[in-house]
Amino acid sequence: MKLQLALDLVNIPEGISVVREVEAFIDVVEIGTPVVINEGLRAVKEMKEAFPNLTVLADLKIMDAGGYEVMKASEAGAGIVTVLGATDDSTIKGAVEEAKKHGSEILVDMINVKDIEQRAKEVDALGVDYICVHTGYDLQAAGENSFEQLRTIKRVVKNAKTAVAGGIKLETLPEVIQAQPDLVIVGGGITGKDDKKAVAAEMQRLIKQAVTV
Ligand SMILES: O=C([C@H](O)CO)[C@H](O)[C@H](O)COP(=O)(O)O
Repeated sequence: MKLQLALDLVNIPEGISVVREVEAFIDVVEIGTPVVINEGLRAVKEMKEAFPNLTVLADLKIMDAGGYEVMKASEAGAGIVTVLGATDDSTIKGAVEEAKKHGSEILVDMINVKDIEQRAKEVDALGVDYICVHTGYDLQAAGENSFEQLRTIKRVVKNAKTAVAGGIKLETLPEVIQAQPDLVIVGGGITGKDDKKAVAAEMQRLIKQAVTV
């Protein structure tokens, strides 16, 4: 089980400074969609240059032109690129094919997919690397989370790795870990804390402890 830090509400220097604090405790650093909108793929490139040992995820939430957008993100240094589960199969197939050429991976974000079980089975058959359940900011504000959806994908996904995102905090991490996703994605649960290093360290400890028992 790996820990991904999501950077959403920062610029490039702020993002690099946060990662410097928690580098030892995370496996993947996400350049969040708001950062890509503000800074472009330059943010992916500069993060990869600053932390060559970390995997950088470009949260492009691709909805069309899968092959082209995965090519650009991979060239910038992304090891994982996100595509929306709500899009057409042809977009996901194009993304998977292009990622293979670059040795990068595709994470399908199931945000706002209504029939998670059915779509997860379909997406799993397309050869994607990760299937991620995700409660976005707007639904988090309405008190929702993805823990039940995580149990659903754990039951039906046979090939891809599983991931979960959306409002995960230190207090809710144990419930997430119980469902055994392959990747836990945390943004504000780390970046919103004064002592980011301590929170990330404790999250990593909980994850490692769960993996070894
Ligand atoms: O993908 C995200 C969101 O849609 C904004 O781009 C976040 O990176 C993801 O939700 C994780 O962040 P937190 O919810 O703050 O943990």
